[in-house]
Amino acid sequence: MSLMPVSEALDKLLKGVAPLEAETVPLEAANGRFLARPLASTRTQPPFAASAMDGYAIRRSDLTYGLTELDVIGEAPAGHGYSGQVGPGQAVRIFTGAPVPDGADTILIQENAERSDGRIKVLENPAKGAFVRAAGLDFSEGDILLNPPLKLDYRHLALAAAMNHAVLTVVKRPKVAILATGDELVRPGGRPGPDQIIASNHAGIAAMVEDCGGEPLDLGISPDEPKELAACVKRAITEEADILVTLGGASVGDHDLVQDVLGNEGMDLSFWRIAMRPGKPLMAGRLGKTKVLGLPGNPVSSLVCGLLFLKPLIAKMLGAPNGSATPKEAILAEAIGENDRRQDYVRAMLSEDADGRLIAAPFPKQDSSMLALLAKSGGLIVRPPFAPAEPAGAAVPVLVL
Ligand SMILES: Nc1nc2c(c(=O)[nH]1)N[C@H]1C(S)=C(S)[C@@H](COP(=O)(O)OP(=O)(O)OC[C@H]3O[C@@H](n4cnc5c(N)ncnc54)[C@H](O)[C@@H]3O)O[C@H]1N2
Ligand code: MOO
Repeated sequence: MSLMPVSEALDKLLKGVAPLEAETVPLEAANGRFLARPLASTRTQPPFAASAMDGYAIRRSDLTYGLTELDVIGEAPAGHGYSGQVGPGQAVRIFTGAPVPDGADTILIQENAERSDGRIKVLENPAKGAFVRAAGLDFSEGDILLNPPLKLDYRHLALAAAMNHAVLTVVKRPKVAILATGDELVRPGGRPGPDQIIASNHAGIAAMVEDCGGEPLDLGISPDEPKELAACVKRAITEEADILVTLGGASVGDHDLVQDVLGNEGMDLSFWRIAMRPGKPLMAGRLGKTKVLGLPGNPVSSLVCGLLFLKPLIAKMLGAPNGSATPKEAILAEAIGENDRRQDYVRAMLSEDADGRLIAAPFPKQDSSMLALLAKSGGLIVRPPFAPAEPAGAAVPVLVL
């Protein structure tokens, strides 16, 4: 049986995938979304020369010419500039954020002034221009300050707000329909019969979809029954899912119906069966406009395939640069045997040694049903096909989880 290399399968999956269309959302709803277009400022910030301190707006030349006392002629709190002119020998009481009045060029902080009867005594001379923020110090109207590809975070949203944008144009979130299959499955919180288990893959894949900017759509659990499975698949199409993820039923057993049902619905199969462990029965195709990704049922296989294939697919639909994690170099804590033809993703405990180097200790048992082991794994050691045995101390690539 021929198995497709991981990199070839990923290339096939991503080929021709373009970013989804743009939509506008309120600023408050844009956290974590991907910016669709360059964003220019509608404002100059600060829009005027502003005081950076509480104190007095003065003419620095007055002090150069020997004055040590100035008349306080008015006040400028933030939001209310002083409308007059500061003349020789004069000062204006000013507060942080207020416009520096005409005629003044320097802020004397209040700690360095002694006030009495409408006058101030200068205790320490400031440098010329001290504590004045020039207009446009931060940015100017028309400046393009945010550019795609960009996942908007708190810093970008604060900046967009300062640029006076109340709505942002972002890439539509890929809608990912998630369908679990199997008579043995019961939803979390349900009451499993004696031969049943709790469906866990859905929760993990939905969280992964959200993490990388997609919108999960729960299609529930279909029994191993072609008609019911077909009805669920049809729902994904009606709901205009960008991606349909099926969980389980991808292998060769008599009750692994997913591929047949999808085929009957008109799926164009791209690939099936990959040279990887876990995740051999991974399948991909296209059903109309919907990309289909058939993840294997074993929980660790499902999640590892999600990480390696679903995340990059969502990233590409969002116009994000690269959804594939870059492996880091780690030192093997113990020897590891030679690999067979499947690229292996070995669950490992990660730690740091005294020199700050990453240390990877593979778990001795690697069954693809062992979720508890995955949950405590810090990373996956990537072992290419036919990799030779490696001694303790060898450097290996690790995908940090
Ligand atoms: N004769 C062969 N048998 C199997 C092969 C093979 O090549 N020849 N491949 C094995 C490999 S590798 C994998 S991986 C599994 C995957 O098979 P399926 O994708 O068809 O998955 P199922 O049979 O439906 O389930 C496998 C396993 O996972 C449990 N499961 C399924 N869905 C969920 C879920 N949503 N949450 C939690 N657990 C789930 C299911 O109960 C099974 O225990 O096939 C091997 N067999
Ligand atoms: O590929 Mo399966 O995922 O080895 O258990």
